[in-house]
Parts: sequence; structure tokens; C-alpha cells
Amino acid sequence: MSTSSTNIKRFTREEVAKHNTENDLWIIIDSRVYDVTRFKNLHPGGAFVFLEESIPGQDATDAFFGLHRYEVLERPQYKRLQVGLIEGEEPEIHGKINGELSKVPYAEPTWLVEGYHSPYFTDNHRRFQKAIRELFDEYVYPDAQARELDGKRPSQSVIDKMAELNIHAMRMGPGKHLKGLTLMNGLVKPEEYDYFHELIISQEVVRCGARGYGDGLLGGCVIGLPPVLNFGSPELKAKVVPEVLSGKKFICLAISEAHAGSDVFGLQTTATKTEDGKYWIITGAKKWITNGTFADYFTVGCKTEDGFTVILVERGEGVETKPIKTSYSPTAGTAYITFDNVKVPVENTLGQEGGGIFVMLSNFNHERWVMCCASARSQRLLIDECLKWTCQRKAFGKPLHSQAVVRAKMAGMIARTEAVQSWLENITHQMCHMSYKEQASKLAGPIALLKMFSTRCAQQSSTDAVQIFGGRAVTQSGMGRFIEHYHRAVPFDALLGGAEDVLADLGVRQAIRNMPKNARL
Ligand code: HEM
Repeated sequence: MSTSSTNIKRFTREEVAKHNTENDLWIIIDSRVYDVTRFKNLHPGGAFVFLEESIPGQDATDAFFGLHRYEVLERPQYKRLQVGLIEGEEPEIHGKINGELSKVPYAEPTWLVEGYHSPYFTDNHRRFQKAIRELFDEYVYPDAQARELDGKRPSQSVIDKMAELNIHAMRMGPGKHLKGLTLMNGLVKPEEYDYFHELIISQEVVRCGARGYGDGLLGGCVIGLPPVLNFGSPELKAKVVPEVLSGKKFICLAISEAHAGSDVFGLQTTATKTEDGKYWIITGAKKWITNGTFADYFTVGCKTEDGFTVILVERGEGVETKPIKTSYSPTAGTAYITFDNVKVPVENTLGQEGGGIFVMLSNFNHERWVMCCASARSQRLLIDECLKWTCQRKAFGKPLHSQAVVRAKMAGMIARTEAVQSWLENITHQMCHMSYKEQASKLAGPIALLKMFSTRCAQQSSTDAVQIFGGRAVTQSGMGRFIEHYHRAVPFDALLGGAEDVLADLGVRQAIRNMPKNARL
């Protein structure tokens, strides 16, 4: 036995082999030596596993990684079990390294993989991605894991950190609202900021693998603030926008109702004017409202005399929000909201009275495109998890990937993910070169079809991932915890922003409308 300069004791494998009894039991995992003599009786997997023939005093690396995620070794209570390292060896296995790109094939989009090229992303995008990833790995990822467990909304400290760098503002896309702001400590100038920068933020958020938290992290603002930005009066914007973008107040989009989801004309929440014409009186209920439980502002779709009108409501008398228990976590703050004779100044009307459909439609494209960014990136988590698992898990004496059926599932998963990202990058490029109006006329169909395609791919891949992980994909802890979470939450992706069939139909109807009158077979 020797002690290195870093004070870690070094043992030869022969020395470790002597600690091979029930009362003196050591094991080796990736060159690290663990004394599990006392721990074995507390081990969640039982004491007996340590007494099997191939374990006491021996290298248990393969046995360990067939049953545990790397993160188990990082927990402080287990780190303490390490008594030293093997002489002349260094640990090689690692879990997630903060800020780094995954080296697992297809786990990152091509533009981030060394040796590959992209016509769309510049060096500035690359520097931006690196800075965002470092920040999110350090602050967002740990908060996401903790909040998924306790169900609380994302910590204010994370929201403040993002506000400091103007990330909430950047999530609204390029535009006038960025003017004069310092973005990511000056890494990108407001006039340089484009949809590819925004795509990077939307894609990095979902790497935390916590779907409810992802929405909790001000998803409501991404869809609820644009109507204020684009259609609010200058006075209203001057009050609300800085409060929301600085993370001091929260906003959500409140359109869907128990009896009307995608069908905005079926809404029953009504807004009627007071006799003096100065106020709206709003009554009704909204359902499935992301961030609603903690929102201060509600961008509300209302039935009015002239049709459908969008009005900004501030939390106050007559507004009540109740949490809805969803298939993902309460972190998202999904709410059932009731408005009981809520009095709102008419100055809070967003856009024209009766022009609500225009307000909503102009919001849909960007909103659905953000959803595509998230869905496309989230599918890579499945690839990353499944490739690692199929390599480290041995069944019938061989790694899982030795089964052709497993490889075939992986092939589909990779092909679908790459197809979705490529189409997304193409559409993003179009957005960078089109006015908002052009985007509305030329891209509504393609974005709807991409969203439909992306979530179908995601659902197929998640079903395949469950098959690959087996029983582990249905438990909320352990090896398959991210797969379990993904599979549980993915149907939601396929609904928000319009159900798959509705979007598919929208895309094809637009194509039919654009058919040249003289085209014949
Ligand atoms: C320092 C060494 C070890 C630590 C700290 C440890 C810790 C844990 C923990 C925390 C769990 C709960 C599940 C999870 O969070 O993933 C677990 C489960 C388990 N462990 Fe270990 N373990 C160690 C070594 C081993 C070894 C060497 C074996 C096998 C030879 C083993 C077999 C199991 C089994 C069978 C389960 C149950 C797995 C399941 O429910 O899917 N463990 N262990």
C-alpha cells in the first residue's frame, strides 16, 4: 500500500483481494477501492449481492454499471465508502461532465460534433452554445433534478441568474425587445442575435431531462408574453415587459378550457364592458395552464361582443388558480384558473377588440417552432441513454447491442432524430430570412407538419427506448429513470400547440391552398 501526493491511498489488486470476507469486504469499481463491509447491510439492492463469488475483494465494475447509474457513486454518502485507488491506475469512467459535449455518437446535433460542418451555425453560435451549456449544467440541471423530486417550481435563484444574462428576453426571439440589452455578458450583440441562438437556448433547456421543470422554467412566458410584446399598448408594455423579463413577475397564456382546446371559437370565458366602457368584466375558467399556479399575469382568450379578444389580466380579486395533477411534475405549475367577475382596464386589451384570432395565430408559429426545437433535442437524450445502456448492460453473457433487434430500434431512433433536426434547421434558416409576416404565410404549414412529425418520432422512439430498458423504464429511480420520465411526459409534447392530427391537417390544407390552378398530372 502507498499514499500519493494527493493523499489518496494506493493498493495493489492483490492487497484488495485479501479483503474478501463478510466482516472485511472491499470491492473495486473503475480503479476505485470501496470498503463496503458496513454498507452492505444498508445497500438498497441487498447484502447478498456483495457475497456472490465474483465480488468480494474483486473488480465489480461491470456488475456495478449493469445495475447503477454513475451518479450513485457521486452521492456524498457513497463517496465516503471509497478508501483508495489501485496502484498505477486512474478512474476512466465518468458521468455527465458540466459544460462538455457528449462524445456518444448522435447524442449531440451534427453541428456540435468535432469534424462535422454546418451551413447554418457560426463561431458566434458555437461560443454562445458553450456558454449556455456551462450555465445550464451548473445551475439549471441540479435545480431540475431537485424540483422534479420535491415538485416545487424552479428556484428563484435560477430564474434570477437567467435574468441577469437576459436569457428570458432572448427566449422571446430576435427583435426590438432586445435593443440596448447586454446578452450573455456581451457574447452576442442584440442585432446579431437570430433564431439559431434562440434554438440553442430552447434545445439546451431540455437537456435537463425533466419535462415538467422545463415548462416550469417560464414556458408560460415564452407563449404568454409575445402577445403583450406584439399587441400591447406602449404603457402596458412599459409596465409588464421589464417585470417579466427580469424574472420578478410571471406570466402565462390562458386560452384552453375544459370544453374548448384547439377550438378557440368554442371558448366560454366571457368579457363584457362596464357601462362607462372603461373596464372589462371577465368570467369563466381556463384549464391546463402552464405556470398558472404562480403567474402574476394571464394572457386570456375571451369571448366578447365582436368575437374573440385577448386581454391581459393581473392576479387580483376574483382570480383563483388551483394546481392540476398532471402526468408530469407539479414543477410546471399547471393550473385550473377561475375568473369570477374580474375587473380589468380596457387598456389591457391586446390587439383589436374581436381581433383575438389574429393575435393568437401570429403567436402560434413561433410557439410551435420552439416546441419543435425542444422535441428534436429531447430525442437525443433517448439515444444517449440507450446507446450507453446497450453497451454497459450484459444479458445472456453479452452486451444488449449484440441483439439485432436492439440495433434495429437504435437505427430508427437515430434516423428519426437526425431527420427532425435537419428539417428544423432548414426552417430556422428560412425564419432568419423572412419577415414575421412572411413567416406567417410561408411557414405555418411546414412548422405544423414538422411539429406533428417530431412528436410522432419522439413517441415512437420513447416506446422503443422502453423496450430496450425493460422494467427499468417504468421505475422513477435507477437506471431507466430518464426513460420513464420521458415516456410518461412525451404525450404532452404531442398535444400542446395543437394535437398531431390537427397540425397535420393544417399543413396539408395550406399545401392544397397553394396548389397552382393549372397543375395537372
Ligand atoms: C459502492 C458500491 C455500491 C453502491 C454505493 C450501491 C448503491 C446502490 C443504490 C443506491 C441502489 C438503489 C438503486 C439506485 O439508486 O440505482 C442500489 C441498487 C442495487 N444494487 Fe448496488 N451499490 C453498490 C454496489 C453494488 C454491487 C457491486 C452490486 C452487484 C454485485 C450491486 C447490486 C445492486 C442491485 C441488484 C440493486 C437493485 C437494482 C434495481 O433495483 O434495479 N450493488 N445499489
